[in-house]
Amino acid sequence: MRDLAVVRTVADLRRAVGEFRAAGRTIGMIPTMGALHAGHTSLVQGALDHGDVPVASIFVNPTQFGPNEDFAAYPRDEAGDFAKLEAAGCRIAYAPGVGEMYPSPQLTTATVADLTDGLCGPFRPGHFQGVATVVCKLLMMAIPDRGYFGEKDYQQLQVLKRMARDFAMPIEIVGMPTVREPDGLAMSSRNRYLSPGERKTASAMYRELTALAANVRDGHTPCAKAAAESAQALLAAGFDKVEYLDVVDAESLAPIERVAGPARIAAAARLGRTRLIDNVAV
Ligand SMILES: Nc1ncnc2c1ncn2[C@@H]1O[C@H](COP(=O)(O)OP(=O)(O)OP(=O)(O)O)[C@@H](O)[C@H]1O
Ligand SMILES: CC(C)(CO)[C@@H](O)C(=O)[O-]
Ligand code: BAL
Repeated sequence: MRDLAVVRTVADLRRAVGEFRAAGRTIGMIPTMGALHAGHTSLVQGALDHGDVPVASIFVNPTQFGPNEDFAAYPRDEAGDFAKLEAAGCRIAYAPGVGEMYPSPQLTTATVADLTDGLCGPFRPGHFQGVATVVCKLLMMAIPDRGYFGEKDYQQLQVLKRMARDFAMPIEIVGMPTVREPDGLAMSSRNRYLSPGERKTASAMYRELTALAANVRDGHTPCAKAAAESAQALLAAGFDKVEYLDVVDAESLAPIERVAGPARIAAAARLGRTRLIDNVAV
């Protein structure tokens, strides 16, 4: 095992990053909320493959949770996370407390327009502003060469790419493929909320999304009607509620009626108390 330095303050993070920079190394940051799984460690591997020193952050960011969401219940396992990061080859774990991230009321926020109008946006008011603001802060704290994010949170990835571009950040936002369970379910910290029965049902999400992608790929099939049928199929499989299931342009995230270029199919659905999201390329 290699050495993992655990730091909890901005000053210690900058010192640790500075030592690698002084040795001529580039830095790859992996922001997370902890409860790590193979999806997260694939981002560490992505940084290693780029030749970057992986720096992961673990911070359950209160400002991206709505009042009725699972902030308090969100899984936390710091010791387990450090062991997984070290085994994956991560060199710095930044695990600040809320007081270090928000030492004074946050009067300045990052808001990304348009890209947050659809998909998860209307169902999680304020969520993407919380995400963009905390990621902006994390990136400014470490100033990495690259930030690594999963395609599992596809809308978040597009929002962060746009934020980095609009703010002329000297940081590349790198999207990494979704890591899945053998039955196709996207790995997620929230999967542990699922009962054994719900866990079986959950695999229908990826199955329906990939079937819909195959269906609309020809460019002739009307997307909205086909997507509505897929949403019905999710309910028939046992999902309790489909918040959205949309075919969108892969970059602007605007809904499309016929596939004519790079597109994405994204969905959020509830299964018991768990909200699952997933997406696939068309
Ligand atoms: N299955 C996955 N494959 C690839 N990347 C992933 C996967 N799951 C999460 N990530 C990425 O890891 C980073 C941290 O995500 P986060 O800590 O929220 O994990 P999560 O498992 O998505 O949790 P949640 O249940 O909150 O959605 C994000 O960039 C996210 O897109
Ligand atoms: C990017 C992130 C770590 C910001 O809190 C979070 O939204 C997540 O885990 O995807
Ligand atoms: N994975 C995105 C973080 C969240 O759901 O709040």
